Amino acid sequence: KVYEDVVQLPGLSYDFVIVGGGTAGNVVANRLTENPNFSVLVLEAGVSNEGVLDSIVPFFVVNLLQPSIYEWNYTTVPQPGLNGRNVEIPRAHMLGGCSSHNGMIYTRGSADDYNRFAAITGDPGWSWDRLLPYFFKNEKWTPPVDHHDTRGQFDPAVHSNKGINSVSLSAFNWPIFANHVIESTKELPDEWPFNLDMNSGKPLGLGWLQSTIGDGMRSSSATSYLGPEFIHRKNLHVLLNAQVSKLVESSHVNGKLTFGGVQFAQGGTLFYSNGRKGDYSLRWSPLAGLGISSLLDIPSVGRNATDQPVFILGWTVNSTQTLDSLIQNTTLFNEAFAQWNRSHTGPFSAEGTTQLAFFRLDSQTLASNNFSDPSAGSDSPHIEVAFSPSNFGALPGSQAVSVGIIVLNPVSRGSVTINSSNPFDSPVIDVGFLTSDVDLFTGREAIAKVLKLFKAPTWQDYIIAPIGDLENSSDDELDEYIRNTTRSTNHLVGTAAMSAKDARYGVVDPDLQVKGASRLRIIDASVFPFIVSGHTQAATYVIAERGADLVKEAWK
Ligand SMILES: Cc1cc2nc3c(=O)[nH]c(=O)nc-3n(C[C@H](O)[C@H](O)[C@H](O)COP(=O)(O)OP(=O)(O)OC[C@H]3O[C@@H](n4cnc5c(N)ncnc54)[C@H](O)[C@@H]3O)c2cc1C
Repeated sequence: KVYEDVVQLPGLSYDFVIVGGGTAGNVVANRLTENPNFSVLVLEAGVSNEGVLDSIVPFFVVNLLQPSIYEWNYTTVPQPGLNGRNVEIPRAHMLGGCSSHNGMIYTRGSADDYNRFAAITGDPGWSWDRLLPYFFKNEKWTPPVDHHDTRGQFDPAVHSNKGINSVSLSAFNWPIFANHVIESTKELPDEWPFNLDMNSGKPLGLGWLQSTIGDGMRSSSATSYLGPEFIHRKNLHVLLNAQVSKLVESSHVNGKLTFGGVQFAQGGTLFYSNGRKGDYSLRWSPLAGLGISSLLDIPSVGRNATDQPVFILGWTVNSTQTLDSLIQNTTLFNEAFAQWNRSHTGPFSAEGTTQLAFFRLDSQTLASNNFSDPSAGSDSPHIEVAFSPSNFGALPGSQAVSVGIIVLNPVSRGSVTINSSNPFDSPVIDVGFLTSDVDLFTGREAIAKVLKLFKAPTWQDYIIAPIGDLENSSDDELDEYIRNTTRSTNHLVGTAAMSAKDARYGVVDPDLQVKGASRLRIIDASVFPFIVSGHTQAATYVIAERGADLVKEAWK
């Protein structure tokens, strides 16, 4: 059951306390409570996702990224690599965490990414082959709500319809634009090959978008893992508006630091949860300094912060079938909303991206520029291109299309630290964007490649003009464009990275236990040792699915 007020909770003694009812937290809560002998309390700082229209209607996602009660409202410190700009780091402050307000794009990354996880942690359990069953436990492949013929748009062999979280092809594809994109793969098959399914472990190529959408509505960890068939379990309690501020009752058991519960705040009052036995998941770890005494010496906490820079290229086009016409025309907008209300179909049933492409930089070009390959392996992309029939109102009144260019394996690293002893103050977030030359180089190479794509004959009568003259720009001018327009893909990971059991760096062991502690695990996106070469929610779900199994195994 979900509770809003601590006084409604039946008790404050649980076997497991999960800090944060986010993407990963709700997976762990669901899987642990499959065992009726385990009692679980999820403490979520944010508010309910119930009835929040902007979280339900896929097209409305952008509305959620404004400052509001649904947001932690974080920004980075000034970024030297972005000419001193700060960038926004949205994080959801609601049940479901970022799965309740993310872009819903479903990409697993490459098999190489997970094989690198396995190699670096020394645990083959993190390899692609061993994780595939967990992808299948998570994914409930769902036909798109318009029931269009999906043959040739995905490979059923790499999907599962037995999981919990809905994944589907878009039900609305902006056909004029999307057809030009697909036509380009036929006209430029060597440089831009078609990939039937980017979630097969081999993402290279261009293919149709898959999203965490079911029946024309967002599927989040709150709507799926805490869905009606699970939330009434007697052993599963979720408390909203409860921000955890401290781990308490520390003691040493068998030489390892153990905690007896957590302290959390609701409505200005502090409460304590005391487990009889169990694990506790922790998010922001307090660092030494600022008068806070450190119980565990783990210098890697908050380091290795990794996020993927993204910037946009746009073109004005000779077509009114674009998102801009929909956003700027009240009649069309109202019609689309009425259609969604009637049948959950139409443009509002999708989030506006039509296809994605993944490609590698040429190894010789990398080597001749003295860069080593930052990717996880030869089937792993360096760059993602996201296609959208919109320039998101950047040129009001014009019809435009755009691509988002994402540097998938940034070498730049940042940190997440604190500068206050008040646990309710915001952390200091530095994503370190474009502080490594190879990241900027990757961006430049991607621009050149994308400009060639839009030269394919199919675009000739469709494109009017590029927005900005990047084609005739020098490398220095391209660098300035990238530095001045880059923002976050919102894929911040890695600040509590897993490493091998005997490694002298890292925060958690391969079984996700905090190093030097017992009964304390971190199960969320912060444990990625490297970012995967795609969007991060599928990897987070899979880490949580396996993490839950590791906990169950330890307590059976
Ligand atoms: C705007 C945006 C768009 C994105 N788009 C995509 C996309 O299209 N595709 C994709 O694959 N990935 C996307 N991502 C990334 C992806 O959603 C995240 O990587 C993933 O959801 C992270 O999951 P998590 O469980 O680690 O954290 P979260 O889902 O953020 O969960 C953390 C939860 O913990 C709560 N919490 C934090 N501190 C405390 C505390 N002290 N006490 C109690 N509760 C606390 C938070 O309120 C939150 O609910 C996007 C992210 C954002 C923000």
